[in-house]
Amino acid sequence: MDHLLPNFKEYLQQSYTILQKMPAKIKRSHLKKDMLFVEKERGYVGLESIYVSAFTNADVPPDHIAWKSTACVYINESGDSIERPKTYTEFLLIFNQKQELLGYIKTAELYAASAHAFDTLKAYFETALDTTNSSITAIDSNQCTMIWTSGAEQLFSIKKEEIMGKDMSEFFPKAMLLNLNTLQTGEIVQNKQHEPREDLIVLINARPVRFDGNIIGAVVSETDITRQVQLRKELSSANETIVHLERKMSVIRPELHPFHSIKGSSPALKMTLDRIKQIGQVPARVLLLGESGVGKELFASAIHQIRHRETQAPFIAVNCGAIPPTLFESELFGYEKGAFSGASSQGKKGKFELAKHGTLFLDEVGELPLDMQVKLLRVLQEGTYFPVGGTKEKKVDCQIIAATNKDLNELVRKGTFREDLYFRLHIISITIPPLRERAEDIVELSHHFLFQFCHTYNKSIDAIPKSIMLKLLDYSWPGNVRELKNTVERLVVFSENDQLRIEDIFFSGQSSPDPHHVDPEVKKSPHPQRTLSLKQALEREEKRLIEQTLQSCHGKKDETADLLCISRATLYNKLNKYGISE
Ligand SMILES: Nc1ncnc2c1ncn2[C@@H]1O[C@H](COP(=O)(O)OP(=O)(O)OP(=O)(O)O)[C@@H](O)[C@H]1O
Repeated sequence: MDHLLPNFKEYLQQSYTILQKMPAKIKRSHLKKDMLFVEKERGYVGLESIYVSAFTNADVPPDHIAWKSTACVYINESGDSIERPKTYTEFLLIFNQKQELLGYIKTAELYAASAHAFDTLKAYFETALDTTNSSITAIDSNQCTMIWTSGAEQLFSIKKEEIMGKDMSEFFPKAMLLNLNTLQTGEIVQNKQHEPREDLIVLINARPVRFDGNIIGAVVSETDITRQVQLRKELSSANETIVHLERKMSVIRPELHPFHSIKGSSPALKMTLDRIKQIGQVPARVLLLGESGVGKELFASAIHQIRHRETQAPFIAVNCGAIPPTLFESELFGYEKGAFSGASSQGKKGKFELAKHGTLFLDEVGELPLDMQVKLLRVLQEGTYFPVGGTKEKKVDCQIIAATNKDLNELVRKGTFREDLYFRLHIISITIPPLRERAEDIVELSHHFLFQFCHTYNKSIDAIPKSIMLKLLDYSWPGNVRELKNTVERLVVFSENDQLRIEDIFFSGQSSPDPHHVDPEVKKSPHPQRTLSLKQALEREEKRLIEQTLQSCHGKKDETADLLCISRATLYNKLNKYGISE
């Protein structure tokens, strides 16, 4: 404000010097508390102004004073209190916050100065509005247009002179007028993405104009971000190409990127990666230990990539806990044609065969039932096996990396894991540290997943708000990186207007903060994540919303599209897609 009113401020400052000429008695002694009229919040920063009428030979009638006083004191030139004289000049006295008199202003001069200050401010205000490319519009309490910038003229192709002073709802459907809603509800809108036309995407901010405790209008600014959205799409497709090329590259030259998918730079992770690099140099059998979700499969794949840098050798992962006992042998060793009823007539290669010249990754090895442990042990000892129904012995020609989140020592002690198999697998072991022991990685990992899921769900979220990041950093992550990944995915899916929302964070062991976010059918399922994908859940919600809105609009498509802030064409597409009858 100070900067916008340079002349007025200067004027006020000049007025202080006049103080010397004031009658001495006007200072403090005449200004009893009940006579003072303190004008606060008039915009004189740091000053309180006190009005008093003082006698001189003057010409300003009392009715025309700038600010009405509740009490006046009339004094003569000597500063003595007198009855109201016929003519007098009015002054506004200026005090600082310590109630020390600083100066005075003749109210007549103040008029001119205020008008000048107002014009100055108006000139700045109008220039500022015309300088921005955004559209800025405002309505008063009667919905009449008060502000319509050149940005608005361009965006909506309506000239200022056509719309100024007119009811804005004559020009736009009411449902599309965000300022009307803000005028009525006082709602503040921040960075909301909106698509008023098929070819136009804008970012909207809206605020009510408050004065004397009432809402007297609303201001809306709209920035055309169509180009940015287009660029983001182009960037996203460029990223896709990069990811694709990276993948190709890692096949052709795996040694260039063995760790590219392992994110994080904590000392604990670096130490683990250093050990992985060492192990990658030798073909020894490896046992990866660590809690569930720490990334054991990623590390196994990195070891494989280092070891097979020159070739495109296969990396075959087997989840030992998920193979039904009856299929264990046929899955691992394969079978010959006609080996058993129901078997493919062609026969089938087992995982050992598929991993030939590469790596067989035995995940969850601690879950293997004892009888299968015996079969696995025999293969590891002898280095050969027979496919089911086959008579020709096959040689194990792959490297083995096993992993478990169980304490194998403890299982051996309990007798549920064979000691001899344990020693066969446990040549070299590495323990991947849990995420809580490398909290430094949370920031990098969460941004990595944010980027990944924005790409998957076509969202444009640049950052994780500080409040959310603090929550992520504060949590102990029993489900490790997998849980963090799921948490970020959830935040991205339920983000609104490309903003992550703190209320969408919920950690394992907590129930969802908002029951609407979890589909009841998903809740019923013992494996919720497998029953309904997030995409399906979102589509279901979209369908429900369209049906509901259509019903409340008595089937009127125009109104429905307006209420949902989508075009009629988009609405028809969606009605078609979801088979909603019209
Ligand atoms: N450092 C990391 N950088 C990027 N992604 C990671 C990292 N660590 C783990 N992940 C991701 O977290 C998820 C879980 O990892 P992974 O399946 O390798 O864990 P795990 O230790 O094998 O778990 P389990 O013991 O339950 O099989 C995967 O989606 C993986 O890509």
